[in-house]
Amino acid sequence: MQEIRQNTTGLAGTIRVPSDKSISHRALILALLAKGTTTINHRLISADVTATMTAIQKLGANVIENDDHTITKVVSEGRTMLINKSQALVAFDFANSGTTTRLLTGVLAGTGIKAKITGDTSLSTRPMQRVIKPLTTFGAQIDSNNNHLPLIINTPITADKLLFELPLGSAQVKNAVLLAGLASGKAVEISDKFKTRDHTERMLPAFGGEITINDDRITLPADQNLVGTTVDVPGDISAAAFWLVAASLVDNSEVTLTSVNVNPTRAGILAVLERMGANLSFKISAIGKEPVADITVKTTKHLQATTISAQEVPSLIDELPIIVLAATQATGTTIITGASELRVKESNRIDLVTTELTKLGADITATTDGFIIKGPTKLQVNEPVTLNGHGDHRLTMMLAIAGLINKGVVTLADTDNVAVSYPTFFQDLRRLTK
Ligand SMILES: O=C(O)C1=C[C@@H](OP(=O)(O)O)[C@@H](O)[C@H](O)C1
Ligand SMILES: C=C(OP(=O)(O)O)C(=O)O
Repeated sequence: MQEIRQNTTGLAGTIRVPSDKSISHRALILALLAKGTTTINHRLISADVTATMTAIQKLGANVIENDDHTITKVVSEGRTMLINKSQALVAFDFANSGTTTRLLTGVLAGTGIKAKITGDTSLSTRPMQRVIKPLTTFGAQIDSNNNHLPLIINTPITADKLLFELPLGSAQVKNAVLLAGLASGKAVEISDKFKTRDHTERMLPAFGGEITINDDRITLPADQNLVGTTVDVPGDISAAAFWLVAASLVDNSEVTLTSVNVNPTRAGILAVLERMGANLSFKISAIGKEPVADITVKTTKHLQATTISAQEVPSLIDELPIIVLAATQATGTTIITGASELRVKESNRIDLVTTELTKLGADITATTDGFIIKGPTKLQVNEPVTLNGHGDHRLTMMLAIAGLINKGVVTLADTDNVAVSYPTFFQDLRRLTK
């Protein structure tokens, strides 16, 4: 339980938000597949990334870290070690992490390690057919509980070439196939018309990997043997998103977020906030092959409603809960469509964002694939309100920001789940609100 402090005099300060979750997962997995030592600087320290790190250790990588986890050294014998592994069943518990599950299912189906994958209650309700189908089409034999966890990976893929047209805008599915190809040594050709996040593609050449990208088509040759390298992980725009919106909405705010990853396949929220009239300025640089920015955000007096449709959704999927909060404070009707994926994240984010913000007086209609939000609404109710993150880290953090701009008394239940992606969220909240 956390009581949320209202009537802050404004958010102020400079912070480096936690490191990117997607890049941290990928760096650890490619380090497992690579021979030699990979040094990962500033991986995200969070429960989801722990799930991936524990898994690569179970698969034979040796992980050594300094005390504050800012330098992670992964020593691995590479993919051939995995292919030659014994036939005893290996059990994995991936807790709350969809990315760990989908990406490592690809790796495991590529190597032929017999594995059983379980997770927490939330992960156990999430659809796995999206990775089971392509991997079984390529010859793997995978059992599941009606396309949900637990998964049992029995035998590996057998196809010579993994030809795949991505049927939905999911980077996790794209990566399951791409990593199955890398782990097995099979050639890969994927078409991704959704332009899902491309961190693996950007990172791969540093590991000595060969990859060709032509418009929507991603091609990898067979039999690649990756070698260890150094990966520097920038800040996570999905974490920065909470402060971008909070500082836009709270009077007298000015916050600078340093080294935020602004890869165009991830940075959709920036275009949305700019369309809405937010006051953002950027100092652009790069970390490895990823563009980054120091972003300064100041209070915006008048936000305007906007429209978000399917094409933009993959670039801001995890930011939609906080974008909905911004829309409740914007003038006009914001319409979000093409986002039915939100129903199968850590929670049903369409229904629960609507239910929880409605408790504060927001005018939101949940639709099958998005939201209709009428604004501005005051977010003020007379009785004390308890908001509930329903075990979903992004919902919890969004509701904490909603509590901050609300004028009544708000208590937030179920807050420990921020550890999934942003363990220091409440510390940063206190720091920025003084
Ligand atoms: O590939 C990734 O690292 C992720 C992809 C997205 O999921 P989908 O690919 O299922 O949309 C996103 O929601 C998740 O937080 C991380
Ligand atoms: C959906 C998310 O993560 P995952 O799919 O890895 O559980 C998220 O972080 O919002």
